[in-house]
Amino acid sequence: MSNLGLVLGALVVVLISSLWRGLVYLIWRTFAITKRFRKQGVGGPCGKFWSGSLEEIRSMKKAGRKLILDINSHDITPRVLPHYLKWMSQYGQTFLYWFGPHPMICITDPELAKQVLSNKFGFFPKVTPIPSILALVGKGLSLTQGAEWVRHRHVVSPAFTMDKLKTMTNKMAACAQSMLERWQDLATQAEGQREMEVSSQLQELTSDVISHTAFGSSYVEGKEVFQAQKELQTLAAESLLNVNIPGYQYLPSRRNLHRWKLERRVRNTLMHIIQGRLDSKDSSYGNDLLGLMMESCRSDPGQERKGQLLSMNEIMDECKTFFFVGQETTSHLLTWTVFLLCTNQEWQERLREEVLRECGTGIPNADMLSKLKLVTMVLLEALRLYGPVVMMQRMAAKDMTLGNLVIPKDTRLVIPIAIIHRNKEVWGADADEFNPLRFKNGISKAAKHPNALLAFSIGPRACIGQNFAMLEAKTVIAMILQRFSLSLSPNYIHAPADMFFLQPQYGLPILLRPLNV
Ligand code: HEM
Repeated sequence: MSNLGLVLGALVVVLISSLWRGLVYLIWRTFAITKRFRKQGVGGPCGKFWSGSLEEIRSMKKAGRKLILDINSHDITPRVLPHYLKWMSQYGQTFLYWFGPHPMICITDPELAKQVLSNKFGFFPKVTPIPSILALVGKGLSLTQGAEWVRHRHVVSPAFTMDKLKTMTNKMAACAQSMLERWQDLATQAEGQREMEVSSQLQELTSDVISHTAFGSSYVEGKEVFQAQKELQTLAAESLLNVNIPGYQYLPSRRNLHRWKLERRVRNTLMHIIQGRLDSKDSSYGNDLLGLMMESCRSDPGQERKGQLLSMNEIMDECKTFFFVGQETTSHLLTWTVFLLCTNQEWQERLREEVLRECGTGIPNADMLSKLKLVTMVLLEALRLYGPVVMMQRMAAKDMTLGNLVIPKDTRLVIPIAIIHRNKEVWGADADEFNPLRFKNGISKAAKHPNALLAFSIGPRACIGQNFAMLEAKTVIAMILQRFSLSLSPNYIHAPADMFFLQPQYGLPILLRPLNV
């Protein structure tokens, strides 16, 4: 036999033996982990080899998306988490299922969720992101871990202090004002009442706000990024329920080619925005988010910490993160709040009275907004019932004890926020109802557990933009209520869908009536 034949033969043997060992490992691991949980009294669906329960999840979610809810029903779980509802009724609150080759344990007890989320030693890190999510948000703050995350958070945090946020109110209000002027024109053309799909309007508005406040640009300038990210979001959402095959992302498939093209578009537009700052004649890059990141990229030997804190590539990734999460999340919070105000006219009136009392009819400032107690309560109730983030995931970095359970290393933990937010034992018998007054004594007193509201998460990885989002939402809601009366269009279909974030599947058409007509 020639040398080449020997080498090829050896390669084939190595390949077959690795495959065999991988197969044995997978089968043995599935069996061992399932047995370990069964012994602790945790059951769950068996699932299939390799794909686990993915097929069942897909078919239940598909059926869920066909459900149309009554507009007064706030229980979105049969649409967005139908598999959890089914398995909870079969196996109890805590159960094990397999997502492809990954064991997943569902945590619905707010105390256990708190222990996972507030672990300061990094023993419950985030799950390694799939390539399509990395393409969408980059390896920015939300996806980094350990020392890398500390470094990123250190650079980014100063852009979100309360003092900084207060100074952004003017910009937020200016963006809202220009959207509302367009609404006014449309209503005038329609001679009074006008039907309008409001969720896309609010998405454009929040894109404009994040562009102005964090990047010193505008929606128009960043439009290419937002549009490309929308397409990347669709690609990512489509691959969420697929088993990730390592290496597949490098193959020049049609899908990957399309993804690469979109990634290039995002990168080029961001580079253009960054270049604008580099070309500026000022000695500093400014103190908005982009400016702070770019300062941290300068190598300054005079500083206590020599060298760069963030590289240009890391800045690029942070830009992707903030462009995306900075607008998507808040726009959906605004959309659902408008929906709730349309379906609860008495609350709409109460809020308008409060806004006119505290802010008059002019542009509200940060001090005025801080007095809007009822508006805050309604926003919190919107976050409870229609929080944009439906669930979170973590994994066990080593064998961990959680309550009475031992969680084996590499098990993934799912925290289904939408289910925890509706637990009647935690929130009371009216958990499925819209009752903003539950927040009258603050978030920690609204439920039986002080950390039951998880819309922004808790612990060290809690949302860095939560105060920004709340300030923006208050500004926009106050300014809408000053100018318009809102009611639901008869064309609205109540179909909340988890398309990465919770949003109305068919948009939110409303009837808009200017108050001065
Ligand atoms: C209603 C609006 C928002 C909601 C409901 C929301 C929700 C969340 C949640 C639940 C997390 C934790 C995710 C996890 O641990 O898996 C998170 C993290 C994060 N959010 Fe938000 N968010 C909102 C607005 C914003 C805004 C406006 C920004 C930026 C301007 C932002 C930036 C981030 C970042 C960077 C992280 C990662 C933080 C870290 O890991 O250190 N979010 N958000």
